[in-house]
Amino acid sequence: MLVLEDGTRYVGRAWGARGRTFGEAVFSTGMTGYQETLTDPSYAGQIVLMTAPHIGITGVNDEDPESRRIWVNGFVARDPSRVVSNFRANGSLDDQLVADGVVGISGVDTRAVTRRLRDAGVMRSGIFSGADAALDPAEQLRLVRSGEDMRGLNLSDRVSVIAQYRIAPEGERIGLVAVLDLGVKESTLRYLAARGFEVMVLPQSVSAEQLRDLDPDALFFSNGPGDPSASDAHVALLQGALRDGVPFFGICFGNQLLGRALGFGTYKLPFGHRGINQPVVDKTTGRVEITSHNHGFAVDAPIGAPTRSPAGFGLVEVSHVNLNDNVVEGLNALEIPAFSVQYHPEAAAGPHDANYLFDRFRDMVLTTVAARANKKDDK
Ligand SMILES: NC(=O)CC[C@H](N)C(=O)O
Repeated sequence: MLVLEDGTRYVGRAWGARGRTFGEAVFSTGMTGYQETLTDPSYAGQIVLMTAPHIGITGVNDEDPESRRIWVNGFVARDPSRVVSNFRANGSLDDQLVADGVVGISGVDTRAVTRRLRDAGVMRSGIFSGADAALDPAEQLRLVRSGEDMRGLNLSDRVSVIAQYRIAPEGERIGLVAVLDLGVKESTLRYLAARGFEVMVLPQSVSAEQLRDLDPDALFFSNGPGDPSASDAHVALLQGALRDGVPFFGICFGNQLLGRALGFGTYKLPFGHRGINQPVVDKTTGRVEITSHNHGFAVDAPIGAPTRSPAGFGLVEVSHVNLNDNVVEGLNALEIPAFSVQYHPEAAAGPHDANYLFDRFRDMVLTTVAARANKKDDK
C-alpha cells in the first residue's frame, strides 16, 4: 500500500524489502539512471516515484553508484523489469533494494500518483508491505501524518562524511579545493579532480577556523538533502569565506546556500524538478542546455538586471533560468569570485550539456590565484 498524507491510497505489489517506510513522496521523470538516482544523497528522506514505467532493465553495477549506498527512503515504479539485461550488470535492482533494506512498491498507477503530486504538491507518504500492509488504514494514515515534514528539515549530518579525505588531482595540479560534503555525488568529485584540483572533502560540521587553517584556493558546496532555510551554520561559514575572497562554486543545495549567503531567501516549489530533461538557459551565452535536476526548493532572487546583494557582496545576477517555469537556476556574483547552479552539471544521470561549468570554475580559480600571486609580488 502507498499512502499519501491527504489520505489517497494506492494498492500495489511489494517490491524490494518488506515492511514500512516514510518520506516525502516525489516523482522523477528520468527514463534512465535509476541507480544514480537511488544513490544520490540529495534524495535522503524521500520516497521516489519513477514516472518511466519500466525500471530495472539494466540491473545494477559497480560503476554507476553516486555514493556508498542507496539513500531514498522508498522506491515506487509501475512495472519493474523481471529480467536483467546489460553487459555491466552484476545483480538485479530488486535484490539490491532488499540488500539495502529499501521498501518499495510496484504495480501502482504511477501516472495517477504523479498527477496527484503535481496538482496538490509533494507531501508526506508511506509504503506498507508484508505484515504492515494489513495495518488498519486509519493507523497507516496516522503514521504517515506523524512523519517528518521536509520544510525546515536539516538533513546534512545524516549524509555527510564523518572524517575529511583527499582526492589527488589528475594531470597538473592547479590548486586545492575544499568540498563541503552536504551529500556530494561521486561524479562531482571526479570532475573536480579531472580539472586539476586537489580535492579535500570536508564533513558538513567543519568550523570556520578549520576551513581557514586548510587555506584552500577554492571552496565548493555540494548538492544535498533537506531545506536550505535550516542551514544557518553553513550560510555563515560561506559568508566568512566569501569575505576572505575565496573563489566559490556551488551545485544545487550549494546554490541555495550561496543565494542565502548573498542575502536572498529560498522557498519550497510545489512539486520541484527531478529528472534529466529540464531546459535551462544560460543568460551569459543565450545557450539552452538540457540538464539534470533534483530539487524541491529554489532561490528567490530577481530575474533580469543585476541587483545588489542584500548581504553586501555587491552586484549579483541570476545567470540561469528554467524555461519550463522561470525558476532561478543559477547565480553569478559580479564583484566577488562566486557562482552556482541549481541543477546538476555533473549530470549522472543525464546529458553533459552543462559540464562547461567545471571549466568556468577552474578558470575562475586560476585567475584568482594568479591575481593573489601578483599582489604578493608587488608587496
Ligand atoms: N539536489 C539537491 O542538492 C537538492 C537541494 C534541496 N534539498 C532541494 O530539495 O531543493
